[in-house]
Amino acid sequence: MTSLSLMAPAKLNLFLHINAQRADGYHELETLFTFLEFGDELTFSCTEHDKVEIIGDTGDIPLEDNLIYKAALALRPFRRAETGILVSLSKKLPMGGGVGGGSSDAATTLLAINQLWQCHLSLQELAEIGLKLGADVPVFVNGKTALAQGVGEKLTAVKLPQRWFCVVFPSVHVSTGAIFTHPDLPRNTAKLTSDWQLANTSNDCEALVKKLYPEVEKTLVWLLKYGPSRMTGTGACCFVELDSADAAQRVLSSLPSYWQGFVAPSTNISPAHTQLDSWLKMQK
Ligand SMILES: C[C@@](CO)(OP(=O)(O)O)[C@H](O)COP(=O)(O)OP(=O)(O)OC[C@H]1O[C@@H](n2ccc(N)nc2=O)[C@H](O)[C@@H]1O
Ligand SMILES: Nc1ncnc2c1ncn2[C@@H]1O[C@H](COP(=O)(O)OP(=O)(O)O)[C@@H](O)[C@H]1O
Repeated sequence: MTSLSLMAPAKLNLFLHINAQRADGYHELETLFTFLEFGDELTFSCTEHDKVEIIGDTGDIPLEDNLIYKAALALRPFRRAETGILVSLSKKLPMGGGVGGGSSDAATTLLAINQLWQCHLSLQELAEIGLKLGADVPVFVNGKTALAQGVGEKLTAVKLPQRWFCVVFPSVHVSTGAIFTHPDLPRNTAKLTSDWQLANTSNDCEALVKKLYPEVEKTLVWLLKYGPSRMTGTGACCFVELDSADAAQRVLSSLPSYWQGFVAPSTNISPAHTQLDSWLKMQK
């Protein structure tokens, strides 16, 4: 039985600016995505029956709503073999936490099944399929640290120095849709010129989320004692940027027990891509 194990890494939005709202309600953004060497773990195995199955940490998400299932179905028209797929999911990322776990699971599924079903689709084609599943799927499919514009689909790869992060999940769930439809969300930040330093940018969702969810504000106040800190995406996870693994580990070890967190270094290439390249080399 052919199988393939790949990570679905977390992402951070190092900043997130909202420039405008489009006629269809979606927002024009500028956001800097980086990947972390930490994420969900997925194993894909070809099966003889013609089904898409997911086992493991599926939580309370019905099969048909799982982005892994949706991604697999989207590739079905392209498969060259009449095989099904069994996906074993080990979930490490909080769902709906702003670290992109669902989108990353979808992208990793597209990358893996493209190989196992011999669909022969390019990254560009997979990213276009992925965009229909969620605004963040294309960046995970492309797998490079990137400045994203448009609704997140116009990507410019950038190289950033590796940094360490401690990411904290404040145990509250923030609905992306609710933030983007809130009247108090700022929507008119000027487009970037050139300076992308953390100090000169912001997350335009942060003030509103802090107001609606005091636990997020409390988390940021706590993290700011250790270094430059910010919320990722539409929350609720927040991160602090640090110089070393030791410094990040020290923050994690003093984390109050009512919050969860993890530490990881950033990487310019998604671990899903690094692992897929190694697997492809082994197949030769
Ligand atoms: C804004 C980001 C930044 O990373 O937030 P997080 O989800 O990571 O927190 C993402 O692009 C989100 O991507 P994703 O979570 O895939 O969003 P989608 O499912 O495509 O959209 C959820 C809802 O968010 C709103 N939405 C999303 C993206 C966008 N550029 N403009 C929007 O207005 C829409 O109301 C949409 O119905
Ligand atoms: N495999 C999956 N993992 C996580 N969330 C999923 C998955 N499939 C569907 N979802 C749904 O997608 C939503 C957004 O997930 P996620 O990408 O983790 O959030 P965010 O974009 O805020 O980081 C979740 O609230 C969940 O209901």
